[in-house]
Amino acid sequence: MTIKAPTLNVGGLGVDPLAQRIQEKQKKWKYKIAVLSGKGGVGKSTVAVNLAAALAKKGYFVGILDADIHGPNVAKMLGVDKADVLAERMEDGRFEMLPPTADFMGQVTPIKVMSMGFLVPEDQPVIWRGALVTKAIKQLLGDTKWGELDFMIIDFPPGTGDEILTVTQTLQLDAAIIVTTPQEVALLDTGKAVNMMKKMEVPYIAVVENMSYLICPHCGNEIDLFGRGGGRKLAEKEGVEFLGEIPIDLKAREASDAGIPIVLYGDTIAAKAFMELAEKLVKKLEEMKSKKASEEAEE
Ligand SMILES: Nc1ncnc2c1ncn2[C@@H]1O[C@H](COP(=O)(O)OP(=O)(O)OP(=O)(O)O)[C@@H](O)[C@H]1O
Repeated sequence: MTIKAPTLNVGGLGVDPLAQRIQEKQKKWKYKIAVLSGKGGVGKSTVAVNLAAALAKKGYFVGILDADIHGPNVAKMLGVDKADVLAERMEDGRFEMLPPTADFMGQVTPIKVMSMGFLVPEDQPVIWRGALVTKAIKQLLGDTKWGELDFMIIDFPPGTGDEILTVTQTLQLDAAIIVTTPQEVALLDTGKAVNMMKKMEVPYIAVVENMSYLICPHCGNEIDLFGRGGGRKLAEKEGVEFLGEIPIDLKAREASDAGIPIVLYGDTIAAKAFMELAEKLVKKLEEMKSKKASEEAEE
């Protein structure tokens, strides 16, 4: 079954102003990228945050939405979890939230961050189900003053839940990055996430294998702690791209506690791997965009 993005009802009864605002806003975002995982704890948020930081380090304007409503930790990973969210009154009388920014003392172009974590106390769980979660994600997208962006990165909740389907139907995603670890259990669920994105007809689907290997701090040898290569094999089997391997970085916890992405924390192999990942992604998306433009020009 193929699920098509819904056509927007732009007039009369049944109009959804929030969906309409998202449609308007996303015209100003050059590339919309979802970061997903079949299973929790595989490093999805780590990949989303480091991708955002790597792109911003290259000078791109980046926004990141933490759509992981039940476990929002993007803001913490970017060191802006204590930031106040201000609001601005729009011409139509509505208020829009102004996303806090992270620029790491000018090392990167300011990354705009929006997360449920800003709106609920840190120690309070969000005990909502499907429809409410979907509404909250849509509001974070549609009621935030994002402005012009080169990349909008959305860190989705783990799994293949309804919320992801509904939000993906509202957004015309350019790419879906599916994060996995090399273990069999993770790979099984990763296959499901890949297939969900295929059904949503996302033009570019890629797998990233996180925690692929560990570099021994003593001898420098690579140790395949959880096995290695499963992500690449899965991507080949599903006919999607394999975007790269990220090693286990022993400085990751330190970096995370300091609220600094690995890619900006030090000159490690993982930092280099994240930079390469971002470069590969940009190249691929630019190629796809120019191919599409020349096809449209021929028609
Ligand atoms: N390459 C890595 N090297 C070392 N530690 C890592 C790496 N990737 C992620 N981690 C650590 O693993 C933990 C889980 O990562 P993260 O929160 O990004 O996973 P997640 O898939 O987003 O989890 P959730 O399902 O809870 O949203 C974090 O403590 C993070 O610092």
